[in-house]
Amino acid sequence: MRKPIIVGNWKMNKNNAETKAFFEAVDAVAASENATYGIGCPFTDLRTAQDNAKNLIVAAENCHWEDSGAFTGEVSVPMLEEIGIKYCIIGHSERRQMFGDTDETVNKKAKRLLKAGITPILCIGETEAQYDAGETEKVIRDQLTGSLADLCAKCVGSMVIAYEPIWAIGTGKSATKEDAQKCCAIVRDQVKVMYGEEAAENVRVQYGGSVKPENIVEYMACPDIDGALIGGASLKEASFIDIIEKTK
Ligand SMILES: O=C[C@H](O)COP(=O)(O)O
Repeated sequence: MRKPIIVGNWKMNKNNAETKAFFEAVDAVAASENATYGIGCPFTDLRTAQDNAKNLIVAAENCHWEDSGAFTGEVSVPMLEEIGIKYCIIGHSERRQMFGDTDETVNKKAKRLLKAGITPILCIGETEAQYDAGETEKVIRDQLTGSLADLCAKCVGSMVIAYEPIWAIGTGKSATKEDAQKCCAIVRDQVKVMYGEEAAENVRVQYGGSVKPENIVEYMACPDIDGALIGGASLKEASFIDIIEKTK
């Protein structure tokens, strides 16, 4: 039985004072036996978030695969481990499109995180042009083939995979629940093809792209959607609380 997981992704938003205020307002509401709630935040906010989180899980938004060295501006997995981080978003489309992340580097990040016992939240999803060209399934399968290469089945079963169609991110143009379900089922099937039935049964698949209080319930009712990765609607305390209360 998969436990739902709903994670906010703040991207490059919020300072320390705002992080503290958010966690003070939201953390108690996030206490739940039935689902896991969390926030992905900028590196500079991670410690403040950890210090103010009893119920919310805290996720980094990226990491490097090497442990240390001449990688200006990067943060390693041992650095995240040291402050108790248990989840890390990797391969977000904004990183793939603007900062050169590829399936190959995302795969290296996944390997290093899993070695440290940190759960990767692996993001994949097609562009609008690929959607229009009917290439969505191929893109999903190809990205997973590269990003999940050479891992162990148990590791993959422990991961979270966020299917985020790029055309739905920050646009208000969310996927229909039928399309989101279909694509999350493809994600699960590709995990089955690569790592077998048990990994596919255990891996948690999120939908992301203009998720908000008004549509979260319909996504969560879909059999292959185990949660959501939420950008804009995770920035305001009231809307994230609303999402938690509708899914607890
Ligand atoms: O990681 C989150 C996604 O990029 C979705 O962002 P959004 O909810 O603002 O569309």
